Amino acid sequence: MLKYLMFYEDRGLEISYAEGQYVWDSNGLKYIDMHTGHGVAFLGHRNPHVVKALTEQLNKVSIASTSFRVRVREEMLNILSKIVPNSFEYVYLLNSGSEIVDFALKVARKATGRKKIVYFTNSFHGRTFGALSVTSNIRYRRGVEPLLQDTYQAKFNNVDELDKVVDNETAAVIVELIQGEGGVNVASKEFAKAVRARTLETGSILIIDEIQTGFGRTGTTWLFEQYNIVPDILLAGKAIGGGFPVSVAFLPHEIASKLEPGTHGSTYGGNPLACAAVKAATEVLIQDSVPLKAYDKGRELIDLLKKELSGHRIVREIRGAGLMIGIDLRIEPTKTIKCLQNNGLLALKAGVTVLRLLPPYVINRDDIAYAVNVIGKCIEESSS
Ligand SMILES: Cc1ncc(COP(=O)(O)O)c(C=O)c1O
Repeated sequence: MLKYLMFYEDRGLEISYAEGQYVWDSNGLKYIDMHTGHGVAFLGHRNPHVVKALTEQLNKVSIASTSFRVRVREEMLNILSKIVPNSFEYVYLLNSGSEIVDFALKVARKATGRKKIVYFTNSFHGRTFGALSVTSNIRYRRGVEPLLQDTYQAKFNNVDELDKVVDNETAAVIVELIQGEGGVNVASKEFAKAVRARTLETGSILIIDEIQTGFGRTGTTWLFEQYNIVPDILLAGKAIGGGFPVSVAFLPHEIASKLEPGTHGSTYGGNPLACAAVKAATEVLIQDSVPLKAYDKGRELIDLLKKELSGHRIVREIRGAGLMIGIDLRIEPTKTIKCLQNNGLLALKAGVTVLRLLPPYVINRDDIAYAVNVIGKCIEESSS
């Protein structure tokens, strides 16, 4: 019997059914899902509109290289153009977040003719060689180096350092405006503005990785909107496929025009199923005012959490935006996460001490009240 190679800890749970904001285990026990497969099921598990679109597409044409035109790709482009600024004229699809990060790094070097890439402390951009080269966590890098050359780590939220690190030889700066994996660390307005200003000054490409923050989760379609900046390359993943594995890069003409055939390619990238999923997910995003709902429900969740937990001896801070929330503890959160699971709530860890909540936008008032109650109880239990 083969064994699955495990890199994540086994949570001791077999999920046998999922719908909306809930999953059920093989014993029929129900859980509120704030793990959502690392944030993927933001539109709810098996979102009916996405499932319908995928089923219809499966029954029409499920695979065709991008050498061939398929109508669903055109339809996807049409609707995607409604959710990004006009400066983006091109879209490229791959299959995972790490792949689209690698692609963006390649594009930045190719388009600028420069080599240097700047990333930040506590960043997470994925685990392929390229993405790992701009991911700060030493634990993920150890034993597989050397990674990409000419990558430089700067301090997140440190404005003063930017002028020194980002220079006229910098091809790209890659940043998450809220660092997900790294601890739900929120970029300051000042820092984001300074990163944008310095990249413009030096002719470097600003890549904003919204694989976790984007597609409505943080209360606006894109988090960069809240900072009044626009990146040169925007990366999306996770939620944008409504559960289907797909990642998306948005690029302006100025960058796309510097790329030639053969610069990149992918067997699966941009396949009709992925296009159908992205199209349907975007329809849901627009028609159901997903960002607004994420904003309102996130406000309610964070307010109640603050009421329940503020001043608790092991709670350092509660932070985030919309439905991307981190509860920074004075302890490692594994025990708390286990307790939550035993009480019907799935959550995940971020950084070293942060309990991370990535609920779907379909979460309701009762779910929120239940979750806050259980979180309070489990934090109390973990602190004794
Ligand atoms: C901000 C960010 N970038 C990139 C990735 C990598 O995505 P994937 O796991 O789909 O390769 C992740 C995954 O957690 C992420 O949160």
